[in-house]
Parts: sequence; C-alpha cells; structure tokens
Amino acid sequence: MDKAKMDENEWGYHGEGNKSLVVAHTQRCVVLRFLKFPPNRKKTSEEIFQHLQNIVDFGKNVMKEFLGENYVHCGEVVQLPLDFVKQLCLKIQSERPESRCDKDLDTLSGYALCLPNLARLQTYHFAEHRPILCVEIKPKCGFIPLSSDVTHEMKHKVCRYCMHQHLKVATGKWKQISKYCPLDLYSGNKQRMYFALKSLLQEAQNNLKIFKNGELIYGCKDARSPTTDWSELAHHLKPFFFPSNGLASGPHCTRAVIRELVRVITRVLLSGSDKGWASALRLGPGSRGPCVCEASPYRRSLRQPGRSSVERSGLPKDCLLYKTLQVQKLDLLDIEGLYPLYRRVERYLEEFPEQRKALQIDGPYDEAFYQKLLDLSTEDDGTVAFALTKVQQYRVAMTAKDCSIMIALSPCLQDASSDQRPVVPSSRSRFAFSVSVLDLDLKPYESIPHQYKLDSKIVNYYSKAVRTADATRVPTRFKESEDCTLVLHKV
Ligand SMILES: O=P(O)(O)O[C@@H]1[C@@H](OP(=O)(O)O)[C@H](OP(=O)(O)O)[C@H](O)[C@H](OP(=O)(O)O)[C@H]1OP(=O)(O)O
Ligand SMILES: Nc1ncnc2c1ncn2[C@@H]1O[C@H](COP(=O)(O)OP(=O)(O)OP(=O)(O)O)[C@@H](O)[C@H]1O
Repeated sequence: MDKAKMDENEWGYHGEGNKSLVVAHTQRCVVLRFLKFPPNRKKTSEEIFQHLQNIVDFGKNVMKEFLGENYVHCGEVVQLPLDFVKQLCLKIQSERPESRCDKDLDTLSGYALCLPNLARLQTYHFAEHRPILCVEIKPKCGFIPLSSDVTHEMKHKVCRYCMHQHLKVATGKWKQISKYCPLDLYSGNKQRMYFALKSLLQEAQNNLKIFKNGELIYGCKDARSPTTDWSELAHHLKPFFFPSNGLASGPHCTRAVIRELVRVITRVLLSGSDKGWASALRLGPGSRGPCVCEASPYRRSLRQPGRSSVERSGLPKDCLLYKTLQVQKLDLLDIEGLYPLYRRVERYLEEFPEQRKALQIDGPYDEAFYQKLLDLSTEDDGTVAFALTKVQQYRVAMTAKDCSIMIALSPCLQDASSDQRPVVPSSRSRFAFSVSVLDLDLKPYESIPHQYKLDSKIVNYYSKAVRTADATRVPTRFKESEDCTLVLHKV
C-alpha cells in the first residue's frame, strides 16, 4: 500500500462494532480498521499507536498460540495521511448505522490497522476473480460455569447468552428473543448445530452476517432495522449451491438452499485446518460443565414425544470452535470468583502504582505474558501473583467469548483437483473454504467492575422474568381445571 497515494475514493464503508470501524478497498483484498471513541474522549497519537500495536502483539504472541497460525490474521499498524483519513471519515459517515454513531472514528492520530479482507479472503492469489460467499458468526460464550464461587443457582443451568437475551429485549436492544443458544453450536452434535445455525438465520441480531463478494447481503446493518428475508437470501445463494440446476423458486427452493448453507457451514465448523498443532491448554475433564442449557428451545423441543435425547458428541479437537471454547474456559472462576482477585490487584496497585507496568496490565503482550496464562491452578495462595494470573486469564477468556468467526466459501472450478485448499462438498457443488477469527482485542482490565455488575443484572433480570412467567402460568392451569370442571358438570 503506497501511503503517499491514498485516495478515499478507493475505499468503502464495510462495517463496525462498538470499538472499531472497518473500511474495505474496492479492488484489493485489504481493509483498514480504525479505532472509535466517544466524542470528547481525546487520546494522544502515541496512545493510539500503542493500543493498535498491542492488538497486533496480542494476536501474534497469544491468540496465534492458542487458536493456531492459520486462523489468526494480526495485520500491521499503518500510518496514514491525516487528510486521507478526514476525507474518508466524511465520505462514509452517511453509511454508518445510527445506532453506532455514539462514537467517532479516530481521525486525529492517522493510525489504523491494515488487515486482509476476510470477507473476500482467497487462499490463492490467482483465484481472486472467483465469486465468494462469507458467513460471519459471533458465537459468544459456549459453556455454563462450574465454578463453586457462583452464587446464583440459575447460572449453573442457563447460559449467559440465553439469560442476556431477556435483558436485551427488555432494554429495546433487540425486538425478540433468539432461539440461538451457543451451547447448541458448540455441542459438536450436527442436529444441534443445524438448529443453532437456523436460529441465527431466523434472528441474526449481531451474531450472524453474510457477505457476497464482500457486500453485506444478510444480517443487521443496524440494530434498529433487522433483515430476515429468507427468499431474498436464497436468491443470492442459489447460484452457489445449485449452480447448473433450474431449481424452481418459491418456498421449496428457499428451504433447500438454506438447508445446504446450514449443512456446509456445519461441516466447515467441524473441520480442522491446523493439522499437527496441539493446544497448549489442558483444561481436563474438570472443566466440563453441563452440556445443555435449560433455556435452549432445542432442549425443550426434545421433551416432545418422538424426539431423541441430547447426546454429548463433542467437537473435534482441531476445529476452531473447540479451540475457541478452550480459551473461553480460561475463565475458570467465573466473574463472581474473579472479582475479589481483581480487588486484590487493585489494592496492590493503589499502594504501588508504579508496579502497573511490571504487572503487564497494559502490555506488552509478549511471550512472557503468554507463558503466565498457561498456569491453570486454582489454589489461591493469597498472593498478588495468583490474583494477577487469574485476572489476565479472565481478560483473554472474555476476548474469546466476544470474537467472531469468518467462513469464506468459493465454488471449486472443474479443474480444482490440483488445489491444495480444503474443500467442503454440498449436494450439488463443492467449495474451497477458509476459516478465520476476528476481533481478538484483549478486553481491558478496567472493564472488570462493569462485567461484575452486568453479570448480576443479567441473572437478576432473568430470574425475575422466569418467576413472572411461572406466576402467569399458574392461573392458566387454574383456568384449565375450571374448564375441565365445566365439562364434567355438563356431562
Ligand atoms: O457483554 P456482552 O456479552 O453483551 O458483549 C458485548 C457485546 O454485546 P453483545 O452481547 O455481543 O451484543 C458488544 O457488541 P455490540 O456493541 O452490542 O455489537 C461488544 O462486542 C462488547 O465488547 P466491547 O466492549 O466493544 O469490547 C461486548 O462486551 P464484553 O463483555 O465482551 O466486553
Ligand atoms: N479483517 C476483516 N475483514 C473483513 N471484515 C472485517 C475485518 N475485521 C472486521 N471486519 C468487519 O467489521 C465488523 C466490525 O469489526 P470488529 O468486530 O472488529 O469491531 P469491534 O468494534 O471491535 O467489535 P465489538 O463490537 O465486538 O467490540 C465485523 O463484524 C466484520 O464484519
């Protein structure tokens, strides 16, 4: 990239989250990822550079080690002409979703991350002209905590995502509760995975996006205007899954296309591309919590006659979902067990503020930082060192609970036999695919008190909602018996 010749007209708005905004090059497979901040939150250029460099280092030294070389793309920090960044910011402003405009793109430092465009990622350079389909999934936390520090019994039964749905709907973030449960997706059981993926397709929220040739074709651009038109989606997908077949349009075609998509994504998620790589994390059988969430509609549907029981089939150990889950499980103590340890570190830092650097709270995220994360002991010896290790592990686990998985699929040509890329078959076509992870920014130390409060808010709200639902169900039962009495009386 020739930084001297940057032209804002060669870049287009691609997407954004809570903390960063991404623009994509119109021709080449690269994106620029800028940090966003609330208005008036001024950071120096040096701080922004350091923040971005930390993201790169954390990806290289920690996440590549945990998740595997092929899945993680760290990119590099680039310095851009300020004029280019200002013009770009003006150009894309009208395309930004309203719900994300509470934060502004950093136009003052000139720094950004340059990354491969994972929505158009091709493993082979010559293949860039091929059509490409890309599915982005933000799977969230895939396990139920086992920790004995958990005080709310509900947390041992219902997963955080399912509980949080109730609060999100109540606060107006989303319109309806999703049937998606992360434990179904992480189960490794194909039926449960299909159910989870179909549920994501029904209610994508910010957990699913689909891109065609780099353009968003499905998913919420804006939290306030969700799109869930399956027939339109099927129209986009049909040439990929039924390339040379005149499958009629209509609901039958839509169902067939969606079914193929779900099958292909499941297969890709169960595949492993980093052969020979062994996970450094050995969490052992003790880390196994309940394999189902009591709130999952999949589980509830099993109570119906004729449905088989939930099996624990497990994920293959070399697939990305498995590795991500292992990293999530670095949160061994749950926020309830972690918070007092965070307070211990805080007290120490209040007394010895100059130690913050030595404790590597704000980096550097180097080899030494990584090595300390491998200590999985939970025996608290009362030291700051123990507390710090658990705090850092928790931050890494939270990062893995909030990352996204990008699956890129491009149809194989007839002559594809010589390709070395992994290939996934569908019933009428074959796809070369790649799997990557994005948004691997280490969660800040400062967010721990917020996590603690939010956790209790989520559980309290959910428990109240369940109690209310139970209470309203009682009169229904009375009503049923009243009806019954009436019938008996009649007879
Ligand atoms: O707390 P959660 O589970 O709601 O996750 C937040 C996400 O909300 P979600 O539930 O996925 O809609 C939230 O996503 P949205 O902004 O809602 O799209 C962010 O990813 C947030 O991370 P950060 O503060 O930007 O680093 C996420 O916060 P962290 O908890 O990961 O720090
Ligand atoms: N390398 C990439 N290639 C293609 N698209 C990307 C890339 N990085 C990010 N994106 C897109 O930009 C969106 C926002 O990026 P990202 O998730 O990193 O933002 P964030 O603000 O850090 O997220 P969060 O809200 O979780 O904090 C992603 O959902 C994805 O669609």
